[in-house]
Amino acid sequence: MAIVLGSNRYGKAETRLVRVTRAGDTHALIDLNVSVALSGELAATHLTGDNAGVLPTDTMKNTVYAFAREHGVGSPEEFGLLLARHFVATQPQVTGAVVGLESFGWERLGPHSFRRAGDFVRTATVIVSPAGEQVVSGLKDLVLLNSTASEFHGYPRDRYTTLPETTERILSTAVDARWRHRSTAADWDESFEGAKDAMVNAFVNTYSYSLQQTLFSMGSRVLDSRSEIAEIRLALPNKHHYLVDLSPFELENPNEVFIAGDRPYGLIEGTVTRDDVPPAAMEWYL
Ligand SMILES: O=c1[nH]c(=O)c2[nH]c(=O)[nH]c2[nH]1
Repeated sequence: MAIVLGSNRYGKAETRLVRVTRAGDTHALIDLNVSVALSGELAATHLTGDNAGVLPTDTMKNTVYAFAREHGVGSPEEFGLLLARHFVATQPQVTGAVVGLESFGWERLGPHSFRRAGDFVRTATVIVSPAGEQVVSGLKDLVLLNSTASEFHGYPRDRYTTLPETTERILSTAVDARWRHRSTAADWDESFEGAKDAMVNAFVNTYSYSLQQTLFSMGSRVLDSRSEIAEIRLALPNKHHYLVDLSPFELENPNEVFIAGDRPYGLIEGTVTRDDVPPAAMEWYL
């Protein structure tokens, strides 16, 4: 029996970068959380402490800030590609780079004033590896709610089942979605807005018999309307809303007063894909 080093990577996680672009009196703001993970011929440092191939994570952080100044930032996908390609191109022992980005939105209040837009976080993951390059866009924490047009019934019952069947309930979720692009060139901002709008429209317009059905509807609407997207993965927590029993107070509750549940929550996860795209060349659900 031998003990061997398995897969490994390392990098600087969560470098927070704010970039102000000053075009005269009108400023623009980009606010990112950037994580870099490099892999390659990095066994020596683990086995003997030989750091000859270990570009310091401190350097990765510095590169993020220096690139923001030298190249500007643009979309998260573009900035991620720039960084990932740089590390693989300039460090011979590095064969793979994953750059994960979270982009926080700011709404304009004036030429140089902004208000943090708190409703969702845009994400991007760029992977450069021996198998090729992959761009994954996404969003998380987009909270949606339909106050009707949702039913849940027809499920199996066993001795532990207490859930009443319903033809009228609240359906709410916090969308966590990631989608794989066919290519590494796209109008990333336009593509993101289109994918987000498609998901939201599908949520609004689907009469739902299960959150699973809504998930497939959201995913297929994205693929229907965005030819540049190959595949989408969704994780949808079911943010349960429980009807409050007001009968002790001799009050009816015709679906008006709810407890917003916190945990536990149902978690519905699924991939919606096309039957004519090649499978991803590398794992991207990182
Ligand atoms: O849309 C739903 N899907 C489920 O799988 C499920 N399970 C559950 O208890 N409530 C719900 N709702």
